[in-house]
Amino acid sequence: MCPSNSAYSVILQTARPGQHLRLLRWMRKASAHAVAGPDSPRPAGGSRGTAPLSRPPPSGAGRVPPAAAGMLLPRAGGAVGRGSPPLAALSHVLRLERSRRTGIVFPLQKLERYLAPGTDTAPFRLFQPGLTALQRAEALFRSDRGHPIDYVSSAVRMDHTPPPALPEVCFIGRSNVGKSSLIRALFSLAPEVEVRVSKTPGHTKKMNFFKVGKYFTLVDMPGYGYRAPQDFVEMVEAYLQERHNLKRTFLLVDGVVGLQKTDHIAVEMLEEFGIPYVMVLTKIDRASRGLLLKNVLEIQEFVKESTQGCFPQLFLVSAVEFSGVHLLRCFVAHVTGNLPTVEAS
Ligand SMILES: Nc1nc2c(ncn2[C@@H]2O[C@H](COP(=O)(O)OP(=O)(O)OP(=O)(O)O)[C@@H](O)[C@H]2O)c(=O)[nH]1
Ligand SMILES: [Mg+2]
Repeated sequence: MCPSNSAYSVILQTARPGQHLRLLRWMRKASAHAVAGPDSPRPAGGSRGTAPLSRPPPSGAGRVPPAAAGMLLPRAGGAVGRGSPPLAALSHVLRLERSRRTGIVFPLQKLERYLAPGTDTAPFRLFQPGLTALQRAEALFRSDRGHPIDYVSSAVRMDHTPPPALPEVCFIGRSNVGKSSLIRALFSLAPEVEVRVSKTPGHTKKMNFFKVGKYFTLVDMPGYGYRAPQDFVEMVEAYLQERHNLKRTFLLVDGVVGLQKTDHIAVEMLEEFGIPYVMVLTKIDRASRGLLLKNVLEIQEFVKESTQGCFPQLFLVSAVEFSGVHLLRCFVAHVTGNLPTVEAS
């Protein structure tokens, strides 16, 4: 990537302090010309690290022991919490037949068989936890009296954010891409936690902080692009630059429309700030297999060729079908330092 050629950088370079609102206006304009608007009809069916800009190595600290999907044998127990959708809990997923199980737990791997021979699938398996790690992560996301999962507060300014006491992850992306829905799916084993979602883009206006016991915090961000809040740029830029307990940023991209101009601006911002981030493809239940493959391969290629701070493995999720949600819980637990066996591997 050559930031100096980007509209974002041109704006930033020419901007005096306080002029970043220009970027916001630009972003809105870009979203108006996007291939599909945030809520336009879509085809149916179908630690802040020590070296944040360095790409995680294909093996070593970021890698977990491979676990064939076939290891995921049905087990009894692990009842779904009251009010939780069935596939929210691993125990229920494990009862499914193997192919469907793989599709829910490792959606990216499920796509592999449709790729042309010779396609580099190594990035598909960089984070491939075993059953024990998946279960341990799930336990973190299951609330009980000794382990409350709570909404903490909302903020539009840094001096209103909760103290940066715990490791933190945040979710950013275009308005309507499915940030709040994904967080709701992650917290589906703590149904008392209310995460508001809406089909109207621009619903989330503040940074919403949630606390997972004494282990980590998770932040639902307002969306960029169409109907972004007025103070989006100041709020989010300040957060990303100043939040020293931020361990990883999840950049959500719509699985149906793929990377948009505004997503490229977000990537350039993260690269420029040296923020380690991960791309997550959302709403995969709405994309046909062909479209999903096209978007996955395009993004993998873009990440490989044009980014430095992005984890090379793309995460695929559906907040409706719970695909990829268990794996993402495990990755969040991992990057916040809550999976000791994974860290040691
Ligand atoms: N089919 C499907 N719809 C989804 C999925 N995730 C979110 N949606 C829908 O997409 C719309 C937007 O979801 P939100 O989670 O509110 O999106 P957001 O990114 O938080 O949006 P803002 O707060 O406006 O930035 C809602 O109508 C959701 O039901 C998914 O995985 N599959
Ligand atoms: Mg939202």
